[in-house]
Amino acid sequence: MRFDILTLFPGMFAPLEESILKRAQQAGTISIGLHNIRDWATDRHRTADDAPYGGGAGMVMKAAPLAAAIRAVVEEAAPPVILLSPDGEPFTQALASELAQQPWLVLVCGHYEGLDERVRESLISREISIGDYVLTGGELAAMVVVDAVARLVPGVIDGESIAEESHSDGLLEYPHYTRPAVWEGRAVPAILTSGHHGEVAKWRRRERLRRTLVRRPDMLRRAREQGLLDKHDLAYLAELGW
Ligand SMILES: NC(=O)c1ccc(N[C@@H]2CC[C@@H](O)C2)nc1
Repeated sequence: MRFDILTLFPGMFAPLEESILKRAQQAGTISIGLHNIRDWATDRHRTADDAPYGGGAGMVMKAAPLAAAIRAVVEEAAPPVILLSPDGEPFTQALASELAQQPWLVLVCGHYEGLDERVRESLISREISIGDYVLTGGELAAMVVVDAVARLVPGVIDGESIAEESHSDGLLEYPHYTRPAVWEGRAVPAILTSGHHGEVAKWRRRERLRRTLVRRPDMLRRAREQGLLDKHDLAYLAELGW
């Protein structure tokens, strides 16, 4: 899977070179291209932003440099061109799964007060928000999207752990333990060292249900509506008083 990121601050993406995504890039499973929008600013001062028409505080990103950058990356193809923005559709695990089916994503990171509307209208195909808050730029949001999507690409991390993780199938995760068996007087639940794999799976499923009930009852209701809870789940939840 290919990601191309357009930004005024390519250096902000250095951490992706250190993360699990580094190995995936080396393995060729994913590729991340970084493009500095300012490289397409043609004037002597390489201006990528300007004062807003109508007055007001802050600066607006100019349409021409950004449009030239997008067109240079996209060329004749038509990959989704996604703007990270507080006005975008909410980014969720479901949306991450949807985007992970794409062979290529182009992510546009704005700065200042945002983009000139005319480049938004003509070249941005989708807007995504990682949450209802405003950041100084789209870069951190882009890193969140790249991380959450890339990890779903086959081969980036081991496929097993994706199956039962939080939000992937409507429930939160089960608790994790590793050595030592007792740590500061706290023992690992005996079932996990019993060797009964069927019982372990049942315990883990029940823990996911119980934790989702306690922490995110909204998710549990949605899981029920979506038919993600089987009769054993519902019987256990009834025992818990749900
Ligand atoms: N919640 C989010 O995903 C988000 C994304 C971008 C952002 N800020 C940039 C700066 C200018 C404009 O392009 C948008 N803030 C919040």
